[in-house]
Amino acid sequence: MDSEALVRPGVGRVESVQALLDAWVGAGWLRALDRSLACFLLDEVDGELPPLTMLAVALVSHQVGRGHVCLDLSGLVAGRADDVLALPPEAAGVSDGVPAPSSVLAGVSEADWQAALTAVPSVIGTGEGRTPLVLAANRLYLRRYWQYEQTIAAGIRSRLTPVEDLADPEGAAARALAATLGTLFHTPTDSLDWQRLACGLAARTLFSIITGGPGTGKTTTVLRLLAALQSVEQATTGAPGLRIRLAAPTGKAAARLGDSIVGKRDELREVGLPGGDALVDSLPDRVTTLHRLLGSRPGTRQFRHNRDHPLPLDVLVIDEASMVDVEMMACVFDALPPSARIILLGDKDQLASVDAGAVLGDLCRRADGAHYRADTAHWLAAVTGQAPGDEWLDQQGTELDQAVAMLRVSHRFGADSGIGALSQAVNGAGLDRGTAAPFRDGRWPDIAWHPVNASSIGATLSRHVLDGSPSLFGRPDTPSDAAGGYRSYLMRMAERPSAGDRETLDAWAANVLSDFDRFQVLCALRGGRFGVEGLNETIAGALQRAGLIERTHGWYAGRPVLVTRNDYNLGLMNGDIGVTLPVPWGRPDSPGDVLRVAFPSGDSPTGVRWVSPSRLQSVETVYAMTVHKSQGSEFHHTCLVVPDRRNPVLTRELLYTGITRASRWFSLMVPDERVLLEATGERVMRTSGLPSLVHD
Ligand SMILES: Nc1ncnc2c1ncn2[C@@H]1O[C@H](COP(=O)(O)OP(=O)(O)OP(=O)(O)O)[C@@H](O)[C@H]1O
Repeated sequence: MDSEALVRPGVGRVESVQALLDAWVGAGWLRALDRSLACFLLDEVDGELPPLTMLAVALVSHQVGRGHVCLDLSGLVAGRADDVLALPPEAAGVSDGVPAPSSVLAGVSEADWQAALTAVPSVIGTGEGRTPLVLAANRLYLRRYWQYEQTIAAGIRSRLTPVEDLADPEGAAARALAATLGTLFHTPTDSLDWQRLACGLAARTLFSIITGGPGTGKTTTVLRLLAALQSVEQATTGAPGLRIRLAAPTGKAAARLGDSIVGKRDELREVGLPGGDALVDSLPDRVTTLHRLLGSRPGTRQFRHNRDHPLPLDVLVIDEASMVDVEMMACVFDALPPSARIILLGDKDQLASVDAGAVLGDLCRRADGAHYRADTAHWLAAVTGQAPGDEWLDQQGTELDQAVAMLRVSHRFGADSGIGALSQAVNGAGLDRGTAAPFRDGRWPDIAWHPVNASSIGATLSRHVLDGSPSLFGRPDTPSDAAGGYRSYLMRMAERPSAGDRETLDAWAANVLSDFDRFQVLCALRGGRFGVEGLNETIAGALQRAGLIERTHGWYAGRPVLVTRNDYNLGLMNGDIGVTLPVPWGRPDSPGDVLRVAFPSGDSPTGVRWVSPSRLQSVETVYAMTVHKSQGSEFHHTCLVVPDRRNPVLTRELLYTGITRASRWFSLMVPDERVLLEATGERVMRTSGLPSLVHD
């Protein structure tokens, strides 16, 4: 089929599109779902759909399946269609006789698209209404996704006007804010403290974002911000009575924030805040998942909390916001009371959410340059004592720019940190052979670079996963087993205490879980030798040969598992990790050990909960996990296995996210250095209308 058949009237045109979609689905280029949607809409209008419109329906569905929120029509002209649609997909490759989109669409102009997409107003509308699709400028949406963006944009825009009580720097509320920030921060007047500035910015409007790389102090800052907000509340109402909730997209991320918050709350007690212990006590010490916060209802996309039944809170903080997809973010805004404040925390440079959208990235596109206006800068100087320099000022700055703070100093990775240097290099200009050399040649004490090939990866990884190859790291001050590996949690498992009471076993399991958390192999892909499946097999084999586990398949003592789907009955969330352990809880008729999976649990006083393997429906072995799944987690030692050939998922964001999961040691298995270097130049671009909706 050619473009003539798409845009010129003629017999059999729609049938040609159907044949084309059949061919694309048959070749594995599109999902059957994409074709079905187009055919369904064709039936709905009794076949009266222009062929180009029918094709567009299948393509927008395809794009949503790839994480885009909409189809950008301007990308389909000028021969760019193959790149924009990623067709043929690298995994499927070119198929004989299956035409590429660029050849099919060669003669189709933007005007042709516009004409076709406005021809059937019952199918494609331009805004509110009931049409299944929406055309906004040159973006085509499935209505659901258009609505998500509208809900988010409206929720943000309605919260960007500075809070009235704080507008006058001399007012009681602003003075209380200034006094608390003065107690919390002791910044020398000649240096700019981005954390202090972030507290001021985020207090000023009901919507704000605090973004920054690993260890830049996002959690530290938000806790201080919450203390400052409570002190303002106290100054205006007489009590620190704000109802504050902390949430994160996964159980793992929620648990991590929870651990961090508890220590930081105690630090605040030492500071001598104006409101004393009562003010610290008013800050939350528990973190929930977004699903639990909103009240998920099994079997439906709807939550218990929505605009008709809003969340009972005044302030909501969402950590790891880069993982939140456009649908979940829309549900959050839908359930937020109009007067409630929302603060997003996250690293804008990390991988976007698994499902469609890149909400945090979209909202932070201008964060590097700050773009604060003079009125913002004056207010900040008066209330926080921090005046952003001229390089951060821009009179054209948008309302949203005034609500975004970026923390720019890492307190975790100092100048001597290879992990910090590597993540910055990958995230900045990318790597070439020259700039990669210091990391490859062992000049950084916390980085080990293993050149491997298809035949040596098995042996190298098998050695590495036992103890983490401490001799390859050049840190003089670390004990020899510090780099860690999977041996340590399995040895701990083998040392089960003889006392069989529940408390002792829980404490033992908690130690096994925390040892398991120290080391993690990450990879980019699922299938193949360099993907989760192949690596899990290699690693399990190595552990079995070392006598650390008895079997490599089925359920066995020591098997670590990752939950891959939320299970509300069991209270387990996608991303939760447990370890299978032998416990002496056999029934009277068959005494002895049975296997139970121990999961970390914030709800249990011992921090552990046990689940029978037979109840776990959606789990997989997790010696290796994808970088996507590792978001929101952090490990002492992370080992990233790079695939041996290029793949669209291998991007700068993926590498950056993988590297920054490591807090002390990072090792890299590199089968082909060119693949790694090229990946640092590949960016994830997700099409969405959110930036223009919130910045205009
Ligand atoms: N201004 C500061 N001065 C010194 N140390 C700091 C400062 N801010 C934060 N830290 C320390 O840096 C470490 C990281 O801080 P924090 O956990 O707040 O960062 P984060 O950005 O939330 O980290 P993550 O990447 O884990 O999300 C902590 O040990 C914290 O105590």
